[in-house]
Amino acid sequence: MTVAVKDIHVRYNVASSDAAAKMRRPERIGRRMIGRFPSVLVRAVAGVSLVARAGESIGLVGLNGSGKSTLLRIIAGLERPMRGSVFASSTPVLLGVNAALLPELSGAQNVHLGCLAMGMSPDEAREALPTIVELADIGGAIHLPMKTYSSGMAARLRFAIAMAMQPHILLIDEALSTGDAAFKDRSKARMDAMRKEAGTVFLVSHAAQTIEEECSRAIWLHKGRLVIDGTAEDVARRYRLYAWKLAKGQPEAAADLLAEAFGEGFDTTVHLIEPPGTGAPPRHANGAGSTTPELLKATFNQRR
Ligand SMILES: Nc1ncnc2c1ncn2[C@@H]1O[C@H](COP(=O)(O)OP(=O)(O)OP(=O)(O)O)[C@@H](O)[C@H]1O
Repeated sequence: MTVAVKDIHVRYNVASSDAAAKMRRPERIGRRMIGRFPSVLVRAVAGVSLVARAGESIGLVGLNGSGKSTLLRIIAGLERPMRGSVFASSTPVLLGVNAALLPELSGAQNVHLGCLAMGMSPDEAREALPTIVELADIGGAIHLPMKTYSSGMAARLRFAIAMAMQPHILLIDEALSTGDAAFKDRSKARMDAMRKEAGTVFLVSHAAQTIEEECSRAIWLHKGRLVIDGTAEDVARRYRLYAWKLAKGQPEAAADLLAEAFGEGFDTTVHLIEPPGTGAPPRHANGAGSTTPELLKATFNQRR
């Protein structure tokens, strides 16, 4: 097993102009004076548990705002959950559309920075450059500022930088969606090779077809809850039909499909077994965000 996610909850308090508008004027003014603006509670992830195994490619689908990106950030250890734990067998690498590259710098300079940010030494970063440039395959553009890149060129470079770390757990947040057909083939081949070497890929996509083509398993999230965890084919088929009903203006039919999927899903319970003699907390235990990426043993049950 490569990743165990145990009962994750994430909530955000978000300032709301609507909540402000519904308040009486004196209260609104009072709150503004003390800098406490009216807010609403958003449940981004509500009690998600899952276990990922070596060799799996797991798609995450769901409507906008269903919690897919938040869950990936939690698995990557970039954010702390309010409750719950994540355990990983090695450091997950998150490849997102917003990966922090600097638009004024050239592609090559960004490769260097990206490698350093992922923990390579300056020498290792210099050594990695030719391999990254070859995988990105963007020709002479590697010496031009990144602000001049098309979204597909930037996606190629980000993917190549992430793969340079030879991750065993790769988290991809829509970052490949802008690539052309050749890039999609190349990136799929690299991800397949990675999975064969006992790696795991998580892939967020709005396109059910991408999930079917690229993943062996899929998870549907809705308002932060896990609706169903199953084969990519089954989950993509159900989600596609649901989204189609919504798009056709048939919310009742869509709600029935959602309820049916909730009803047929499995409940995953993760039990964590502390290895003897290790007092140190694992990587994301209880959201502690410590930096040792060791795995605690986890067992899991799935109940209807
Ligand atoms: N940093 C944040 N601060 C406040 N609210 C947030 C933050 N990040 C996410 N949210 C809220 O959490 C919920 C889940 O967002 P998230 O980005 O995880 O969804 P998503 O499924 O990835 O959406 P999309 O498909 O649109 O990318 C949304 O309601 C969003 O508004």
